Amino acid sequence: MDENLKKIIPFAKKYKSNVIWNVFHNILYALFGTIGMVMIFPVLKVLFGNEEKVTQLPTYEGLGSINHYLNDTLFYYVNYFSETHGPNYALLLTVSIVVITFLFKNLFGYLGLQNLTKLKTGVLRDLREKMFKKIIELPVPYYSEKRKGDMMARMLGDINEVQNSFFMILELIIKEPLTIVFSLIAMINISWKLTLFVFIFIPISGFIISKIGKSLKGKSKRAQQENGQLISVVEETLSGLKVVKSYNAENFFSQTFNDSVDRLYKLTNSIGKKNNLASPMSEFLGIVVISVLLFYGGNLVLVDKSLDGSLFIAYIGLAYNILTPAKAISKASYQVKNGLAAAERVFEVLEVENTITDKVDAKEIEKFNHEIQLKNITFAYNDEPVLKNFTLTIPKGKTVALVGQSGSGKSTIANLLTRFYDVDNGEILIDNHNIKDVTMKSLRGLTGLVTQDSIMFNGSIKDNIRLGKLDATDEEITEALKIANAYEFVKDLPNGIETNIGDSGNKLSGGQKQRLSIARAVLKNPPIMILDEATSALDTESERLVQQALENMMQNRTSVVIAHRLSTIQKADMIVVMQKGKIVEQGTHDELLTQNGTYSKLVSMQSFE
Ligand SMILES: Nc1ncnc2c1ncn2[C@@H]1O[C@H](COP(=O)(O)OP(=O)(O)OP(=O)(O)O)[C@@H](O)[C@H]1O
Repeated sequence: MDENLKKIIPFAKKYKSNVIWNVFHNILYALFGTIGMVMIFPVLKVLFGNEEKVTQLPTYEGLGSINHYLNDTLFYYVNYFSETHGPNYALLLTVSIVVITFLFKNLFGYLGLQNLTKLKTGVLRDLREKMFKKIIELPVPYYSEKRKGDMMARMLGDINEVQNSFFMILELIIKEPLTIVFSLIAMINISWKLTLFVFIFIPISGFIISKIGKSLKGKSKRAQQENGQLISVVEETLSGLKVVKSYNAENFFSQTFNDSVDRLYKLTNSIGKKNNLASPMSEFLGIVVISVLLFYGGNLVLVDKSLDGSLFIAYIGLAYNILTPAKAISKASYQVKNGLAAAERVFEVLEVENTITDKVDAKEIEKFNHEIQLKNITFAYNDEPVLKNFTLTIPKGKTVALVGQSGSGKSTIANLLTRFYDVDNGEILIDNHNIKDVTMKSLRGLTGLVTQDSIMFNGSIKDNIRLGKLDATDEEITEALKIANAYEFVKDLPNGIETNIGDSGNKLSGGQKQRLSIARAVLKNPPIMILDEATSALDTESERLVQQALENMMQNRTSVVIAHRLSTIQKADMIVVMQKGKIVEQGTHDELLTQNGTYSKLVSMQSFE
């Protein structure tokens, strides 16, 4: 069995009852479909006036002769109605039986589909939930390599593909094959000689159809990858729209997009070519068989006279009954191939091993009492170490400013303290607990993060602020906004804290966003604050407001600040000057100035970025 097929089974298990009902209804669907076709035979008999004259109600003599029993019972009533009410009543009886059987066939078909839909949508929902959970659980490093658009394509497109085409498999293994089997049984009953032709034909056509579908899965996979590429281009273009426009780069992005669309066009055409071939091919093959049957069977009727004419027409009806499911099977088998390719991409993500996880016996730490220690840390994103034997102690209640040239490893420290990445060597201890031994939830509960680019979500100010404390009251939110110096602009907004701030908060100014992200951290009220000070210059007034907000926030807290502003640095209890992943100087502003080393050079150049 295909690997991906095996993996999807556990997802369907939850909907076992739907699967069972689907199978049950499909069995009845196939059965009534076949009976319906057989029931045409008495209609024809009555129509041609050569119905069997059964004058006595037969007695049931066991399953072995059930065929005769049912046949004789039917013709007994046909006779009875014909004689008592006239032949049109006999016709009405037989036609009614056909209608009723087809009614049942379709009723069961409908019920089967209902259960299939519940199964499909249920698995779709579960897969989406599981995938989203995985996406947010996966550690930050995973996304340095991956494109967001590709992830979105897997999350939305591929999962859809799985639901749309993959569950065809149920039809493929139950509904249609059963229709074929029941029809074949009825056909063998009518004439085994004729049915022999059909048996020869099935493997031949199966072979032809599978030959065509062979390369389909590979192509489908390539098309889905290309789809990911396409969504990535749209996503990147939209999020960088200002740059795209101001650099007149519309053509460049359009070209990248068009190239991708073009590749997708070629791939889907080539997939379509094969998919489109499925139905006509099987229909033609089917008609060839029916023609052979017509010719050979016609001979049996006309020349040989060994086959009843009406029975032969019913037989051809049954043969046609095989054709539709055969067509459906060949089409579904192609779609299942697309579904398998999509499932592979979905499971690729679901099966990624999370490299940063809680240990089984990880402890909860609820309080921060003494100090954070970074002991002899070495860390590399790839091969080149970014931090080398880095050692630093941050006592409780102090503000430590990290300064140094761009690329010296300041943000990396923040990444390691929050366990977005794990250290390669050495250890980070909070009150002597290695952060690898505590739960990530409790570690992150102790820390607040204010990033350089204030990350906002589309929603109200309230929604954005209360991320760190979902049950916060409006009063608490207002209080946090006040501490963050943000209330003065929020209160003037038309809907106050309920005002929508647009995509990524783009209805607000840079300084306003910064103050909101400070308010978010203030509301969470963690004992340790990790702050990546924004480098983007604000006007003096805005700068003053943000600065004051930061100072308010850092009061009575332990803070690690990746500092870019001299005013922040001057007020820090300790300044750590970094160069190429190492500490070159350490001390207060005044101490470092008197040393006249790297720090004093940075101060004189005013360059902390
Ligand atoms: N996700 C990443 N994958 C690979 N290398 C990275 C990654 N993030 C940062 N680096 C590299 O690590 C080094 C240190 O980066 P870091 O962001 O810590 O510097 P920084 O001192 O904070 O710089 P800046 O002040 O410009 O933000 C840089 O050389 C950078 O190229």
